[in-house]
Amino acid sequence: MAGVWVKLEVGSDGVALITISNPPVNALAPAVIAGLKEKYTEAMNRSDVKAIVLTGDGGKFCGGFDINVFAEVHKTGDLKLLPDLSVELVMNMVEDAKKPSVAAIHGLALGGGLELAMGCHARISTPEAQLGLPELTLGVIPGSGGTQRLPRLVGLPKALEMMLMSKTIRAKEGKVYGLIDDITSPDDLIRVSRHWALEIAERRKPWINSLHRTDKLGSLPEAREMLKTARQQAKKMNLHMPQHQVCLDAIEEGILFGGYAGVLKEAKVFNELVLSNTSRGLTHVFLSQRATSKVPGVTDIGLKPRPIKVVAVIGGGLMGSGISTALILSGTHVILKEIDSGYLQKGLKAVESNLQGLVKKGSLTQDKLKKTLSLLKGVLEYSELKNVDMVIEAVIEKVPLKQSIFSEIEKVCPPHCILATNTSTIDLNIIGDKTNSQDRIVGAHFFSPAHVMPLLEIVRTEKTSPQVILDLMTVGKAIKKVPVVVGNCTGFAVNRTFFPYAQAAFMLVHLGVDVFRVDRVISNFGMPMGPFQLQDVAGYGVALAVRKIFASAFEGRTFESDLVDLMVESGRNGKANGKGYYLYERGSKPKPDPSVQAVIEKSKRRTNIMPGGKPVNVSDQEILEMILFPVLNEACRVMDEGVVVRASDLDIASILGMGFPKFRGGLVFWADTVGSGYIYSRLSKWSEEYGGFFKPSLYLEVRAKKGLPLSMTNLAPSEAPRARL
Ligand SMILES: C[C@H](O)CC(=O)SCCNC(=O)CCNC(=O)[C@H](O)C(C)(C)COP(=O)(O)OP(=O)(O)OC[C@H]1O[C@@H](n2cnc3c(N)ncnc32)[C@H](O)[C@@H]1OP(=O)(O)O
Repeated sequence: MAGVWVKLEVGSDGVALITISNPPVNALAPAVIAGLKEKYTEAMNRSDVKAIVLTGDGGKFCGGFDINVFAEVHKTGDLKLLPDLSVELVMNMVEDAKKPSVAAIHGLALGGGLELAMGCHARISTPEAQLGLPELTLGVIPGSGGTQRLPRLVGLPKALEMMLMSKTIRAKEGKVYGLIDDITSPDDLIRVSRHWALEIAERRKPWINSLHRTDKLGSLPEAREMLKTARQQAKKMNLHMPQHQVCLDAIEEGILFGGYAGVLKEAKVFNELVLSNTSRGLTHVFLSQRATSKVPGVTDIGLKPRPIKVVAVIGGGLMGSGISTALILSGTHVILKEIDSGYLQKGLKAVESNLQGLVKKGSLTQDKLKKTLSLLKGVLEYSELKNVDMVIEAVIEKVPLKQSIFSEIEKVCPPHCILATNTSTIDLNIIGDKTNSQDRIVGAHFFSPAHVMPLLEIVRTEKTSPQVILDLMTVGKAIKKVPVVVGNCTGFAVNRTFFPYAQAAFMLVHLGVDVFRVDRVISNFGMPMGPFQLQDVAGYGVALAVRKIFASAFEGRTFESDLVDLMVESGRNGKANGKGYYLYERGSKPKPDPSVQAVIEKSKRRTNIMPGGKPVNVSDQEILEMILFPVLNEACRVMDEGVVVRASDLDIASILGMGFPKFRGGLVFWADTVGSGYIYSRLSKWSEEYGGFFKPSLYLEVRAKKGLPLSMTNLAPSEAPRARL
């Protein structure tokens, strides 16, 4: 019986089984919490109940507090929407009750789910259950006593690791550390848990209230030292986010003044954090990432994904080898096709070295590497592709070459085979122009390195069939990517939106701003690195290849600089040859190279755009805005043209494809914290000073003038008199 309910069943043994149901993860929605309170009251009042076993329906214990309620609080600012889980339920009704509770855990116990289980007097688990307190990933801290009970159950070092790094553990590890009391098979879970509950009630097993324990906390000086080190590490790793330090504050309070004081402090700071920008941003990201799997006209029309067992990858270069790596890692057979044995060997070796990299990092065993590699086969002839379910073409960005490959694969591959291209810029209709298979042509745009980067842009044309899109989404998920379905245009969603990013950085340098200052400002904002270091790392080839494509597609709003050409002329290839804007030496951090100034000066003389020949005087804030607002402006056009299904898809794509800071909620979400009016006014001013590159789009102008958010993609006709709807 699916649905939202809490059930109480009393057995002849005198154990009340309380089961919660709220598919798919039994999240603690307000109705579930109310149901739990009601059933606990009933269990306490009934004379035939000696003990309680608490469990979840559908093979899962509980995935934590209902995250949708956080979103509701963010929308309304109303903290009263948060029910009192911590004191009223976990502490008063469960832990301090006169009858003992045992948590019967299967599937998962995360966040509030694990906190509820820790309020019980014992925890019995199936071996596979995932246990953790991942609240910090949502910008909050454990808010139902987790900051107090976890250290008391597993000791401070393990608790700090699990909370600060949002690390989940399996039941076996949980048992070693004392979080789990016994492990049993799923079939025996309820029986064993009932037995434990009765044993506790009859005092044959200890009746333990975790909050009152101190035996695992260590001495005060030890705890202080550990918290101090944790604070320093958290500060270094989470510069922009408050929740790590706040979590440590709550833990410290409990160590100094006892578990109850800790619970009260935790509740207070939890409520403050829920309203923080970080929590707003991270909650938005959690829900938006899940929303990407809902594509109208694709996932809501009753289609079932077809099995994709064998995939051919054409081209064994950087992208092709990365894509092959990702596919074989998830158990898919891959046929890698190259043009001659030299290239083929290189491609196969590249896949192997990608896997070796994972072995070095400890995420793959040597044995698994062998098994994984056995799924890869190299071929030189198209005739070898006659039994594949999908082809992913990943050759260089040349239209005639891609067109001839698509004609070949159309001839040889079976009629159900999906014909995908990994192009990052070329129009899919042009690639498939010489075929009669437009309905099965689709873009599978991976980001480099393809076996590491999480984003997969799935590009559809007006003709791509929903079945093909659904199949590719399913493959994307199987290889642990986040697929985002986008429309067909130059650069698709991510490269199109971010083309002004590098160009604005060039413009600032040509206006006299220091390259390293630009990079500093951008990385201080939270991007993994600045635009110039990014060019060094990505290689200048990409920048040179796409420059012309963008200039012709986005005429009148591009900025042309020959700086990259001059860099290459002067023997700089970026990280590839150790010399770019920065110097790269093995084992040390990139160092700014002062000698690059000569190259920059030469390029600046050629464009000669500094007003009055003098460098412009700009603040760090202006640098940030002059780089990111043109990106937002292009994002507006992307939304206006319907390239993305919803604004939040662009948030996810910007985070996963470009490293836009997650805690800011993604590009458009961040823009709406800044305000459309302000963005419009700045771009208008710069467009007067510096030209069309900054000219605000109509989509932005309409929203700015009405004071509406940029994420509002569909406006009523009366609100959008001149913009497209
Ligand atoms: C007071 C407390 O301290 C505060 C809290 O408890 S905050 C919440 C703490 N819990 C978490 O952070 C867990 C969040 N959830 C997850 O990490 C993952 O969803 C999971 C590991 C449970 C399952 O992952 P996976 O199997 O890949 O499925 P996933 O697509 O993520 O989730 C399935 C559905 O459950 C929903 N869901 C998962 N956890 C949820 C939660 N805590 N609240 C509401 N919905 C949740 C997802 O939104 C998704 O919905 P959809 O079907 O409409 O898209």
